[in-house]
Amino acid sequence: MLETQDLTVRFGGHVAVNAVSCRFTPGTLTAIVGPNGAGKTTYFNLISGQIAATAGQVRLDGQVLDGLSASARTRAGLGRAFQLTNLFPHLSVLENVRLAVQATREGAHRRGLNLWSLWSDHRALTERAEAILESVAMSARAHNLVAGLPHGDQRKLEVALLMALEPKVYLFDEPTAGMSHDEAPVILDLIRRLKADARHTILLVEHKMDVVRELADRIIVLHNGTLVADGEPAAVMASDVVQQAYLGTAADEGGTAAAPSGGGAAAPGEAGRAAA
Ligand SMILES: Nc1ncnc2c1ncn2[C@@H]1O[C@H](COP(=O)(O)OP(=O)(O)OP(=O)(O)O)[C@@H](O)[C@H]1O
Repeated sequence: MLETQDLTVRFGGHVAVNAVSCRFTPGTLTAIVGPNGAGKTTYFNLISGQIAATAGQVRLDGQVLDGLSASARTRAGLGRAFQLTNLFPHLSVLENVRLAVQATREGAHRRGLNLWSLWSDHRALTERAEAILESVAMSARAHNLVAGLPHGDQRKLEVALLMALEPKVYLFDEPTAGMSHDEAPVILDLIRRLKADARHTILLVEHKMDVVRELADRIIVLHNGTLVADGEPAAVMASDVVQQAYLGTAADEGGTAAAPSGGGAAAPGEAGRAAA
């Protein structure tokens, strides 16, 4: 289980994430919603170790992750979509995925110079990489250079690389942003399939409320860095605070909500403050 306890970060005088305590259980997809600047991405950055917390704790299956680098947290089981700038643009799609698969198979090359072992490792890695590419509908691009990929394929590759790491926790930050209507369903279908595996804990920052409605088992709402609501999607979406503060005004039913969010299924008092 992933837990944050009183997780807080201040930037100068601004508290971007304010004492957020939350538990995320395997087999659950939690959508994190809130207006622009609410602290959603910063909360992800704190969990994945991209930025250091001012206070509070992040734990995964009881292991305290504070003080660990982002890459150490990845090894501990936290999977955050790659930035393509960190990849090898002049290697093929397949080679990039194979390297990510290889990163999870530590020890494969520590058995000494055994040519049979090296060859069979290489073959197994390639087969695994090919299977991942097939599941993200990218087999046809396997031998293309990453540098020349269209945007939609770059986003799919991000998910492919994440899958290669076989994390316990998947952190998706607007996974379909910038994708066309044709491309987005592939990613959503992948997330749906990852969710079907009860070992996976999935956190999804998403502005598109139709996506949230369809995928989320639970919604938490951040507002000004504070957790203002946490609950079952229908209750959170129907709460007065969500209706008044966001959905009733700025949101576009079923489309992109400029300020999605919600309030108070589990914390109406807190949510009331958010609406004020
Ligand atoms: N490195 C930083 N230094 C200073 N302020 C920051 C930094 N990162 C984020 N902030 C501020 O923290 C607040 C939360 O930003 P964050 O990007 O987490 O919001 P968000 O909910 O993800 O918004 P959006 O939906 O627009 O992506 C904002 O006021 C932002 O300007």
